[in-house]
Amino acid sequence: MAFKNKVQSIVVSGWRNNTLLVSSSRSINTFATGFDNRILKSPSLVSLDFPDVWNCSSTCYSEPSSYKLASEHIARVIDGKQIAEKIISKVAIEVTRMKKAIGEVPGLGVILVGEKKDSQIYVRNKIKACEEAGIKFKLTKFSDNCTEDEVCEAIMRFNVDPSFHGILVQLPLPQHLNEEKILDVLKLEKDVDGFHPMNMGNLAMRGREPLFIPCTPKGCVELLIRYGVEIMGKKAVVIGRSNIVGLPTSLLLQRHHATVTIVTALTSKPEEITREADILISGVGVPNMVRGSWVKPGAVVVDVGTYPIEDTSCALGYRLIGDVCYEEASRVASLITPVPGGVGPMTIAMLLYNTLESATLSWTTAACSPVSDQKHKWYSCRSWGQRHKHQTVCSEADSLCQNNTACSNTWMDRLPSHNICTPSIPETGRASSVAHRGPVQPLRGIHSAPLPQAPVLEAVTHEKKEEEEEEDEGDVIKGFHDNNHRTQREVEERGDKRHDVFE
Ligand SMILES: NC(=O)C1=CN([C@@H]2O[C@H](COP(=O)(O)OP(=O)(O)OC[C@H]3O[C@@H](n4cnc5c(N)ncnc54)[C@H](OP(=O)(O)O)[C@@H]3O)[C@@H](O)[C@H]2O)C=CC1
Ligand SMILES: Nc1nc(=O)c2c([nH]1)NC[C@@H]1CN(c3ccc(C(=O)N[C@@H](CCC(=O)O)C(=O)O)cc3)C=[N+]21
Repeated sequence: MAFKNKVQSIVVSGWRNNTLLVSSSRSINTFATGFDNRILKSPSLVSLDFPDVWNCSSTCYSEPSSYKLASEHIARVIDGKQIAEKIISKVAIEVTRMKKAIGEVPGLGVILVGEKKDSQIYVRNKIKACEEAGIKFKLTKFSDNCTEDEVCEAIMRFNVDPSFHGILVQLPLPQHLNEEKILDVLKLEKDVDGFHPMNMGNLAMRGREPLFIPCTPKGCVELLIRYGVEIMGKKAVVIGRSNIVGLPTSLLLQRHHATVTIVTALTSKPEEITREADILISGVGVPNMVRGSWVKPGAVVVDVGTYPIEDTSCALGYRLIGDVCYEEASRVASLITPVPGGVGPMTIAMLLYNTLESATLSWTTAACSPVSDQKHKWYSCRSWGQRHKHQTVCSEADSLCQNNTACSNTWMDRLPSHNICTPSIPETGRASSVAHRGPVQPLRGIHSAPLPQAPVLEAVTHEKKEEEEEEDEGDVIKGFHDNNHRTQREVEERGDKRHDVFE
C-alpha cells in the first residue's frame, strides 16, 4: 500500500511538471535521424529496409530535468533472462526423458536468408538455446539474392522430414521475396512460430485453440503472469500491429480478458492512449519512442522492441536498445522489462517449448487406437489433448482422461494437457461460450482464464503446485506474492489460476 501511494504522488507532481512538455506531435517522440521522416510516412514498409546497424542516440530526448529529479521510485525489473533459462532447463529435462523413453528428440529447422546482422545474432542465440536443451537444430542459409523457389524447397524438405518438428523462417525476408507465399508453404503442424493463418485465426476466435501461440506474445504473457500481474479486466495497450508481435499480442491479451487498445503508426496522440494503460506492451522498433510521460504511474511496461545500435565500447561492437526509454519509464512504472534481458530470451524459450510440444504431438498419431507400442504408451496421454484440439469426439479418450490412468508414469502428466482434457462442464456464467463440443478451452501450456476443472484433476494440480513451489524456492513465485500483496491461494480462490508452462 505504502509503495502504491509513493508511486501515485510521484506521478501527480511528475505529470504536472511535465504537462507542457508532452508533445502532441509524434515526430518529437521518434528519434531524430535522417530516417525519421520515412518512418513517419510509412513505418511498416520502411521497417523492412532497416539497415543492420543504426546510429542513434541511446538516451532519451529533452525530458525535463525536474521530472527526472522528482522520480525517486524505480520499477521492479522483470528478469526475462532468468525465467527463460529456467524454462529452457525444464525443456532440456523433458527432452532427456523423451530421449531415454523413445530414443528421439525434437528437431527444429531454421531458414535464414541474407546477411542481416541482427537476424544472424538472433539465429545464433536460437542455435545456442537448442544445444542447451538437447533439441536437434539445422540451419539452412541462403544469400540475399536467392529465389523464392529455393526457399520454398528448403521448407518443403523440412516439411517432409519427420525428424524436424518445428520450422522457422527468420523474418524479415529480403524484399524481393514474397513472405506470404513462402510462409504458406510451411506445414501447419510444424509452424512453431505460430504465424500460420490457421494458428492466428484460432488464437483470435473464442472457444478455439491454436496449435502454437506465437513465441514473443506468449513470452510476454508468461512474464506478466510469473510476476503476478493480473491481466483480466485490466486496460492493456499494445503499440504495433505486426503479425509477429502486435497483432498476436493483442489477441492473446484478449484471451486473458484484458481490455485491449492498439496503437499504430497512424494513431494520433498515442501518449494519451498509452497513459491509460495498466499494461503497456510496445513492439515497434523505434528506439526510445515510449517516454516516461507515456506511462501511467504504476503500470507494467513490456518492451519488445530490439534495436542494434553501434557501440564500439561493447565487445560485439553493438548493443541493443528497446522502444521504451528505460531511464524515464522505470521511474513511473511498477514493473518493467529491460532490453536486453527481457522479452528476447523469452521468445527463444517459447520457441523451444513450442518445438517440444510439436514433437510430442507428432508422436501421437494413433489417436484412438489402443496403446500398442512404447511410443504410443508414452504419448497416449497427449493424444487426448490432440483429439480435443481438433475437436473430434472420442468418448474413450474422455473417460481415460477423467480417470487419469495412462498418465501415472509418464512425464506428460506434468504438461497441461489435463486442462484440455477437462470433461465438459459448462463455464460458469458464460452459457454462450459453451458450444456443443464443450467449454472454452484454456490455452495449452500457458495460463488461461479460469475454467472449472474435474475434482480429480484439480487435486493433481494442487499437489504439483505445492511440490513445485518447494522446488522453486526463491523463484519468481515469490514475486507473485510480493507484487499484489496477495498469497497465491487468495488469488486462486478468486479464480486467477497460475498454469505455468510446466505445471
Ligand atoms: N524481443 C523479441 O523477442 C522480438 C523483438 N522484435 C522487435 O520488435 C520490434 C517490432 O518488430 P515487428 O513487429 O516485426 O516490426 P514491424 O515493422 O513489422 O511492425 C512495426 C509496427 O509498429 C508500428 N509502428 C511503427 N512506427 C510507429 C510509431 N511511431 N508509433 C506507433 N506505432 C508504430 C507499425 O504500425 P503500422 O502497422 O501502422 O505501420 C507496425 O505495426 C522490432 O524492434 C523487432 O526487432 C520482434 C520480434 C521479437
Ligand atoms: N520467424 C521469426 N520468428 C521470430 O521470433 C523472430 C523473427 N522471425 N525475426 C526477428 C524477431 C526478433 N526476435 C528476437 C529473438 C531473440 C532476441 C534475443 O535473444 N534478444 C536478447 C539479446 C540478443 C543479443 O544481443 O545477443 C535480449 O533481448 O536479451 C531478440 C529478438 C525474434 N524474431
